[in-house]
Amino acid sequence: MRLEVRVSFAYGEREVLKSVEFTAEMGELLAIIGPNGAGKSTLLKAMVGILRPTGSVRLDGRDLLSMRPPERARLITYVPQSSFPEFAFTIEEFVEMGAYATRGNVEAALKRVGLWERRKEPVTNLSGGEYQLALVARALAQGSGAILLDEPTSHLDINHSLMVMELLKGLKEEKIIVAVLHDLNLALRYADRLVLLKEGEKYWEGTPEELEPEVLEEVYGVKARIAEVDGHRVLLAGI
Ligand SMILES: Nc1ncnc2c1ncn2[C@@H]1O[C@H](COP(=O)(O)OP(=O)(O)OP(=O)(O)O)[C@@H](O)[C@H]1O
Repeated sequence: MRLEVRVSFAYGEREVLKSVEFTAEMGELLAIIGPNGAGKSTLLKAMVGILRPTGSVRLDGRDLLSMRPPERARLITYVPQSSFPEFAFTIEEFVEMGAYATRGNVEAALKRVGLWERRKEPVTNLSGGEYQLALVARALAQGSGAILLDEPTSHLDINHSLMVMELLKGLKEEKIIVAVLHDLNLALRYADRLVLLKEGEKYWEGTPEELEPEVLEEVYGVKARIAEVDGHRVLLAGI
């Protein structure tokens, strides 16, 4: 499976995405990175048709943007930045809430994220990290072939961040996974490919191994060094 993206978008007069073009394939985790305000969230919303960009988003050649929303929702799922639910659904009800969730999918999704045993508890019992896992389970229960996640590890401690990233790593063999990541070290460690946005444009694209500190300095405006620890590349910023 292959997702081909080429989109531009403006909020009124203000151009926020300028012909951003990239391809995401099944089997790889693609991370969208870039500074605050670069257009990362706008890009995900444009890709799922919450916003109406110009250009095209093709999943195996089919243009998602020209589909009616219900048809599109079967093919691609968006996980927004986490905000805690106000109502006390059970965890199971919460995961079932998506439009295309089936019983079997809900059970498989809850088991996948390790929340099956707790499914009868109110979702408000969950910690921030566990809630993020419930959000991923809800996306999985939709059964679509592509999942886009906006900062799935924001507000999570390092342990829960790793849990979420490991989960996404396990999913990439069966789905297209695109995640906006703020934590560049998580991106370096887990992403197979990085798309770096700056002021609404794709500034750089490549593998974590190809990323040079100079590129980060140009985009983020801080001194950056990349060290190697046990074969992993680690970013040190500001020193
Ligand atoms: N509803 C809106 N109306 C007008 N401008 C907006 C709107 N939403 C976002 N913007 C602007 O579009 C630009 C891109 O915002 P976006 O939220 O996509 O950036 P981001 O890269 O996700 O940032 P962050 O890392 O801070 O979440 C910003 O300059 C922002 O101010």
